[in-house]
Amino acid sequence: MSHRAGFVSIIGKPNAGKSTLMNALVGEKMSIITPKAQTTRHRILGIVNHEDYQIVFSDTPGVIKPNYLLQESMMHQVTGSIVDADLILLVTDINETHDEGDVLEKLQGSLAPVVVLINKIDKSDEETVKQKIDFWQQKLNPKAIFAISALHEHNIKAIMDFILENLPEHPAYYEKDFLTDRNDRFFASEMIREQVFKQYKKEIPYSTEVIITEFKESDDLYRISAEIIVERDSQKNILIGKNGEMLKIVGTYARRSMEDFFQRKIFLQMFVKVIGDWRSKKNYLKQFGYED
Ligand SMILES: Nc1nc2c(ncn2[C@@H]2O[C@H](COP(=O)(O)OP(=O)(O)OP(=O)(O)O)[C@@H](O)[C@H]2O)c(=O)[nH]1
Repeated sequence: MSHRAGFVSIIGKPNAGKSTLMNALVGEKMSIITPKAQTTRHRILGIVNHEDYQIVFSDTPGVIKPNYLLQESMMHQVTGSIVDADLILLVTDINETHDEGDVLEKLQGSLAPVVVLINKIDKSDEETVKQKIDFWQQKLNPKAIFAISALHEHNIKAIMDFILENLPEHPAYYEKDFLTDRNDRFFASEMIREQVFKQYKKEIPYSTEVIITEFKESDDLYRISAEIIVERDSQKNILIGKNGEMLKIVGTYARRSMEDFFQRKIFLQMFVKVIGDWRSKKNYLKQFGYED
């Protein structure tokens, strides 16, 4: 049989369940998942390799109207992943009440077939599922529609089968042992960011960036140092908490995630630093790995 390979982009509104889906499809924790919107800031590749095929999934930031430079960069990454796609998975929360016009607008530039995935059906009922299927059929006339639960891995196999049937004949794009375009430092920083998103309210998660300043590997231990960047002194105080208690919680959970992910003992050190308005400053965004 000939070899198949292609790019499959996962797009949708914030919080629709894109990262949960990507992890379910890839079978590894590639993308961090939190209950808050706009958790994912970068396009992240997750690659499924097989002797006969290679599927290159892209998890992308949720589509929003950008308010500051960081969000603009996030939206450029969505656009880039749509342009590259052989197939687009449009993830929509079954209980989404907001207009998804901005997502559909983004799709207009693409020739790739679109599959609509109505997610979180575990939080809905049969009648609503039927209505939503009709709605998306009318609205988009997509190549296919699946009602799924990414969280409970319901219908994930059906999506995989569909993707395989529709993957172009093509040689592999990446080496077959390549699982992602991101390195260990990236995953380490994401695991800290995941805890910041989980442990703090309001604007703290959105004002935070995590930079890995040291990543030393030895056989039985990874020594990791990180800077947590916030925009104001008041945020720094909240982040650290009374007697450093909050930061300790972040460190404990992040370290556990890292030990799970890297299968190593982790020694983690974190420092909090203030950089005023970094989210709106081109030089910092560039330095932190956000493309224009
Ligand atoms: N009940 C239920 N919850 C889900 C399902 N899929 C995802 N979630 C939850 O929805 C929330 C958001 O999930 P993510 O996967 O981070 O969503 P996302 O679309 O990547 O979000 P952004 O990074 O903001 O774009 C998390 O709390 C998930 O656990 C599902 O099938 N059922």
